[in-house]
Amino acid sequence: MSVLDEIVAGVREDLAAREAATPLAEVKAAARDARPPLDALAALRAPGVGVIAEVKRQSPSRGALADIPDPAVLARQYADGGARVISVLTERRRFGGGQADLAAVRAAVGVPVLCKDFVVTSYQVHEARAHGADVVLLIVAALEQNALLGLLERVESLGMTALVEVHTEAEADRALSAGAAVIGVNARDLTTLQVDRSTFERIAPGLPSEVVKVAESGVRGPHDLISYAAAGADAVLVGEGLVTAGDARQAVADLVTAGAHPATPHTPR
Ligand SMILES: O=C(O)c1ccccc1NCC(=O)[C@H](O)[C@H](O)COP(=O)(O)O
Repeated sequence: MSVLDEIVAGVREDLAAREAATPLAEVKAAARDARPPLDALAALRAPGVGVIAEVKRQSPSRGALADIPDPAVLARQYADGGARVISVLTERRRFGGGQADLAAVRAAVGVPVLCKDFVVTSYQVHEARAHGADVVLLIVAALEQNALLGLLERVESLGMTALVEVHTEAEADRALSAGAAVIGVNARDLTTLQVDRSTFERIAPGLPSEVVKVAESGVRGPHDLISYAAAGADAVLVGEGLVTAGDARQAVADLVTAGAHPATPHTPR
């Protein structure tokens, strides 16, 4: 069983328990009552290379990364540093997150918030909205095409933005044919968990200019953002490099500064 399959199996088990405790109708009602979503697409389309800063406690590849007793505190530091979007890893078993983290971050900051999870059912989309998400991650490798289409439509019907994650050219084609407006190329191979930043350089040039391109994983400092910018990134998604920084606000601010004037400007394709 691949790491992704293992994670998704755990997510489905956890989901069954949550669905038993809180029926879909209740979650839908909470989603309807939640504060309207913020326009993440506009935030990501602003000039310069945006920073999506991630609340990440642990991961399958690295184990424990950071003790984050209050994700709201960290999220405020990210927002103060100039993050355009805050990503919250809500998967419980392998990443140590939860929907409560999402709600805490949503209440603490005024920038869009991304629910970063392994979303396989529309229940999770409503749940993310109910907890204040403005953006929802959809991982192409975890979804059949019909499921991807259905979930993308559901995310957009609730006024949110989908960040559609790909690892290969074939997955990028599937994301485009589903109508994704924001595509994340994740440099972390889901089989080996190795990070290869050249994955973005390989896939991004094949994406249309109007698609927002997010480079995910492997940013350890401004130099990595600058390389991704040169390869056409509109935004970078950064977890480990920020949660392990001594000063999270400053670490984000350094990336934001690099993203405002990347040394090698990227030309639209
Ligand atoms: O981080 C992992 O080990 C991981 C393993 C399996 C699936 C997903 C995984 N990470 C999720 C992410 O996409 C990253 O948290 C995100 O891109 C930030 O990456 P990084 O800056 O390298 O922490």
